[in-house]
Amino acid sequence: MTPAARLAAAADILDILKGTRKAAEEVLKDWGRNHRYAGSKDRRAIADKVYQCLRSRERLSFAMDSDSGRSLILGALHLLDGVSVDEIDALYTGEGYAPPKLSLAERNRLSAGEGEAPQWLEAGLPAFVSERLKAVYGDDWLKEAEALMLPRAPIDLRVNGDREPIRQGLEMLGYKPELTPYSAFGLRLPADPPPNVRALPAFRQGIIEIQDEGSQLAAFLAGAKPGMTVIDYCAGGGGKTLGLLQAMQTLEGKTSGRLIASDVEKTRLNNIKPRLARAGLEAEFRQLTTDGDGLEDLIGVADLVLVDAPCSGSGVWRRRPETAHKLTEEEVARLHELQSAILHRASRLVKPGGLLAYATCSILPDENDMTADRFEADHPQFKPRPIADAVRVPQITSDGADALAKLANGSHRLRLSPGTSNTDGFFVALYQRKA
Ligand SMILES: C[S@@+](CC[C@H](N)C(=O)[O-])C[C@H]1O[C@@H](n2cnc3c(N)ncnc32)[C@H](O)[C@@H]1O
Repeated sequence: MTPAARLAAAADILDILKGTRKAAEEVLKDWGRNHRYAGSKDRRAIADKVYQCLRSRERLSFAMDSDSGRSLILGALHLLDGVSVDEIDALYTGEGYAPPKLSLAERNRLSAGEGEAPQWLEAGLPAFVSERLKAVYGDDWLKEAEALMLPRAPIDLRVNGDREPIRQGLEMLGYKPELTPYSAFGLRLPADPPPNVRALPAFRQGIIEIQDEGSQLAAFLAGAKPGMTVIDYCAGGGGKTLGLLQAMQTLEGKTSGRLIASDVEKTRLNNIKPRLARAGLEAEFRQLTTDGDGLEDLIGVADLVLVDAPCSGSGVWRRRPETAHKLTEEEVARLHELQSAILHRASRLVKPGGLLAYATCSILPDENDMTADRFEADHPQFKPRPIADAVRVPQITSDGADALAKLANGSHRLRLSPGTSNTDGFFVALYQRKA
């Protein structure tokens, strides 16, 4: 494909993305399957352009006064890549598979430059999100916003066992794995070139799983130990389930205790089964009604309940930038209500003296501190459990434990983010039910 044809394809894909809830990764795969003439270099260049536009979508659509795929691409070429209008003219010839020539309006837009763009646009985020980030991070908000949206995220792995031999094995295969600083079971692969982890024998054998270090930490901080009865209340997908089971292993590597994975979505619960099977692990499964029915026999019984609540997913926007501009304030308010209801229902399962952990992969205070505040006000029988008391576990490195305790600053709440911990954005709040 010519460079111009690649740009035309990227614009088409951006238009498709506007009208679908599918992930960008999936839409790009579909496009590749339907356009067999595109080679791997073409697909790569097209994907790079699509993601570049998605990461700066708000800024580009503001500058171009349009959010069509074509406008976003033109804006990216000129504003982000520094391609001049004359050079764009040479690409946009309308001949063969090249995009149609520039219109007068487009030429004027490009020549006008960006003008007085509001600062929040630089981060590519919706305005209300930037306001929230300012409230949480103060002067550092723009740094946080850029880290959240602009760089491609590395691929983190969680190793079911000793990570050093796996690191060496990956190195022998030509990868450049690093040890994650906080999780003692984590390895980090650079985003570029994208590693095909699912094709690795270690993945097929369940020795490695793809899981961001922040997500690993959320499971490890919850406080699971061998012998416990643990409920992974919003388990769908199973990332935390595996981390919890890892923490429930004895020194001999045997899981001890009982883990119940529950969720309202049967298909999501079913997705956990092959992951557990690959890793040779077991759990019980319960499908819940939306009112939380389905665990009545476990009220007041659990040593630990983890609530990895449904959320905006704003903490993972560096991986899924296409979802950022679709989030609305109304949706965030709905999520806050849902999280509060779920946390209340799940808390009934904790036995006196037992533990409760609340987690989201969101960076928005509405879903994090505000949900935690509300829970604490309504549930005085739960006392805060400081993060510093939860970090000294075998799954967290000792330097990592120090750093996380420092980050939590005496609190029972921890905020992880691409800007502060080089992880996805995660929030964890820990509680213990009074005896
Ligand atoms: C953030 S995801 C869980 C991710 C999972 N823990 C992991 O680590 O892979 C939130 C889950 O909550 C589930 N959920 C939504 N509403 C729920 C409810 N009312 N009660 C329990 N789970 C619910 C969703 O189906 C979804 O699987």
